[in-house]
Formats: sequence, C-alpha cells, structure tokens
Amino acid sequence: MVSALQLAGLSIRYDRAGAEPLSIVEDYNLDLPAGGMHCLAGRSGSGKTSILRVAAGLVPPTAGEVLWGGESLRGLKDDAVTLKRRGYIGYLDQGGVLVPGLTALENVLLPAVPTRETKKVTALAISLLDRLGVGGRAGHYPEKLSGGERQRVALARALVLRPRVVMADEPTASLDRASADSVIEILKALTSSGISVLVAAHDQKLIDAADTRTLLA
Ligand SMILES: Nc1ncnc2c1ncn2[C@@H]1O[C@H](COP(=O)(O)OP(=O)(O)OP(=O)(O)O)[C@@H](O)[C@H]1O
Repeated sequence: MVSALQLAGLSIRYDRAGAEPLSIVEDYNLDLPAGGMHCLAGRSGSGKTSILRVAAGLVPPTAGEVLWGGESLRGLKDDAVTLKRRGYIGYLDQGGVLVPGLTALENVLLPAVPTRETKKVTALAISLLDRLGVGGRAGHYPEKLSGGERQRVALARALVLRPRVVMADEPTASLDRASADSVIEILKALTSSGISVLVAAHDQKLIDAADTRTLLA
C-alpha cells in the first residue's frame, strides 16, 4: 500500500555565515501510512518545525525527497506544490494562530476562499467546529476564545479542505492538561477515520499517543 507521506533520504541543512552549516537531519527516512500517527520529538531547536515545513512542501529539502501519496514533489514549481498541498495537507501552526479581525467560523473558512463551493464548505466548517466542541463559538472573535478553543478552531481550519495528512506543530503546547488531552483525543480520532497525522511535540502524553516517533538529537 502506498504511504500517505514519505520522507526519503532527507537532509536539511542551514548555511551559517562564518560557521559550519547547521545539520538538522541527514539521510532521514519516514513512512507514514494512512491512518498512522508519527511524532517528532526532541529538545527545543532540534529541528521538529524544520522537518514539518519540509514535509508540508513549504521549504525544499537540502537533499532527498518528499512524497505525498507516492508522488514526489521533486521538480515541481511552487505553484504546483501549493495546489497539491491544498487538497492533501492540513497544516496547524505552532500556537494555533488565528486572524484577529475574523470570527472563528471565518477563520476556518479562510483556506476555502478560492473555492466556489461556499455553501458546502460553510456547512462542513460548522460541522467541524461542532465536532471539535466549539460550535457555540463560531461567531466569536479570537480574543474571546481560550487557548484550547483557539487551537480547536485552528484544527478545524486545517481540516476544512479534507486533507489526507494533518501536520501539527506542538498542538498541545500552552494548553492546560484537560484541553491538551482533548486535542490528543481529536488527533487520534482523525487517524481512526484514515487521516494520517504528523506532529511535533514536547508533551510526553502526545509523544506516547503516537504510533511511532523520531527523537531528534
Ligand atoms: N531558515 C532558517 N535558517 C537558518 N537556521 C534556521 C532556519 N530555521 C530554523 N533554523 C535553526 O534550526 C534549528 C532548528 O529549528 P526548528 O524551529 O526546526 O526547531 P524545533 O525543534 O521546532 O524548535 P522548538 O521546539 O523551539 O519549536 C534552530 O537552531 C533554528 O535556529
């Protein structure tokens, strides 16, 4: 069966003026099946976000390749990667940042702006907010939401285009234990519906919840 996400022989290196390049990973491999959950763990600065960004096709690797559903991103132009990403990857930034002047529902609808299926997408956005337990907050602005609620709204936004793979950067950071636990439950529920999850985490409970993990040095 084709992996939902594959990182093959991946190297990520940053050039540094007057110093040796900073190597994040060298010849790193990851095979994430449909419905699998993998966690990138490691100290702050070990490279979790760097790997997520490369895996999401936001930045090309120094070497190696990224494959989504068996299709390599190598050689694709930025526009083509962006288009492919829209239908395939849902990305949840660190901190679940929302746009301040927009309601929770409007934030969730943002990735769908270029689509013409407004009614259908709005119905899906409302049902996602409901399922994530923040349906009653749809009309609220981000400053009126708790950290846990903002994180769920950001997760609904990452899901609104029905991605096959969700990538989440420390989705439980800065949440109290109860909110963090419910985000973990939601991520596990996604995997039960066949969505693959790649997370970066410090949170030991989230690390333990994953099927497989990489500990970055
Ligand atoms: N574009 C870049 N150019 C140069 N160095 C970078 C770049 N992006 C990240 N780095 C460096 O690479 C290292 C890894 O950063 P990264 O954000 O991937 O780590 P992280 O494990 O996600 O950290 P945290 O847990 O604090 O979020 C850090 O030393 C960072 O300063």
